[in-house]
Amino acid sequence: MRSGEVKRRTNETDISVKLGLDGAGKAEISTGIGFFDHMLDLFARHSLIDLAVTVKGDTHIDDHHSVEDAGIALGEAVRQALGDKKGIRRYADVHLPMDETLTRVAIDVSGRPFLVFRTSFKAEKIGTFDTELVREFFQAFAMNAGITLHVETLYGDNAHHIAESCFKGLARALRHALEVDPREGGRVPSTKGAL
Ligand SMILES: O=P(O)(O)OC[C@@H](O)[C@@H](O)c1cnc[nH]1
Repeated sequence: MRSGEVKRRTNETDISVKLGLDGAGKAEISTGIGFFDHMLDLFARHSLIDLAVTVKGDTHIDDHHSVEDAGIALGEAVRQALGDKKGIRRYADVHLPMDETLTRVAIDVSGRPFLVFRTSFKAEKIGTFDTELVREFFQAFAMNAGITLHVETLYGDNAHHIAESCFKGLARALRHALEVDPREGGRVPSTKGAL
């Protein structure tokens, strides 16, 4: 099992992430933020990554540090679990429908972190969750996982559906991009021989 474990402690957050890339999507999530727990739960389920995440953060201020730092730690754990990336599929893309919403997610496990995020929300909050934190999570995750990540919501209205389509789309694209492809024969999927 390709696994990763990251512990991140600052003056703002205390985070533990443990994951297995070749799992069944088992999730043990506790961030202190209800909607974010829901997003990480479905991220695990749809990526088939076994995921345990605990976040203790300074939510008396707001949820920003908790969500961003969770993205940093999760990205770091994925990069750790990937190791030399030998045999992986590398590229994947998905159109993820959720009711009236359609979001496209495309991934390149490139080692060159980059985020294109073309999703906007009419609502500022989903429950108590600030919708602007979806982008913060994706930015932190992409930068620390070392992936090129493109997210665009082609159309949608409901903020819950839009956010959920982004997290599910990331999960489904990762599931495919990180899978070991037997046709790669254990090689690094790059003509330069390294990623
Ligand atoms: O995996 P499903 O799409 O069947 O469940 C959606 C689920 O996340 C539920 O919380 C939801 C339904 N509409 C918005 N959210």
